[in-house]
Amino acid sequence: DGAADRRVRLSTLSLWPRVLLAEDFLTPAEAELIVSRADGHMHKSGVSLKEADRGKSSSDYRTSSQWSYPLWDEAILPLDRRVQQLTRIPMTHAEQIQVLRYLPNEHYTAHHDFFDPGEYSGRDRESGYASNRLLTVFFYLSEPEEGGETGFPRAGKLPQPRDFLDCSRGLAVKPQRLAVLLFYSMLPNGEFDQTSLHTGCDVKKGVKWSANFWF
Ligand SMILES: O=C(O)CCC(=O)C(=O)O
Ligand SMILES: [Fe+2]
Repeated sequence: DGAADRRVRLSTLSLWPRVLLAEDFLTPAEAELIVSRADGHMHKSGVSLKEADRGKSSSDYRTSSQWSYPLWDEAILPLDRRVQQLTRIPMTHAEQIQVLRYLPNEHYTAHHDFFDPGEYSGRDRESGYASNRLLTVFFYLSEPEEGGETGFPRAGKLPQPRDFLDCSRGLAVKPQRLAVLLFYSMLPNGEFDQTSLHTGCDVKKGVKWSANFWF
């Protein structure tokens, strides 16, 4: 389909945390396919609650909807292959593709994609020790008319924010249809990168379709 030998231009948006953008990485057909497969299956997102947040409702943090796209689906194998070439991480280290939809006023408050096992209990804690998230490859499948940026409030090593929905500080990446955002949650030495804190900023107008491809 011509996609296999596409050139990719990677722009570095931030070094702390490591954030890179590949414009036009997805083909229009791939973006349409992922959205159309997911549409109709979307259900409200949750989050794993930390021990300190026990009793709170996960829906306060994350108000979007989601659906898991089977990674080994025939139709997206060429895309899987290109993501593998781009990241140089074998596909066997990837999770299912998590498709997200944000309607107006929906968001995901600032969080890390890594799990610090010490902050969780039970099964979440065990899985955090068994494996963890190193890199997020984030697909922008649509462009909301307003809002919906991916915010990095600690970009450039800014201190921890007070307001976990404030997208006015640090770096805010505007969703660009077909672009792919890459950001690392761990440092090369395996330590967590605390500056990788990020936010799915409030969508103000339109719909934001996106997807997480986690390694
Ligand atoms: O919606 C975004 O821009 C970020 C979403 C996110 O961080 C996540 O789903 O873990
Ligand atoms: Fe995230």
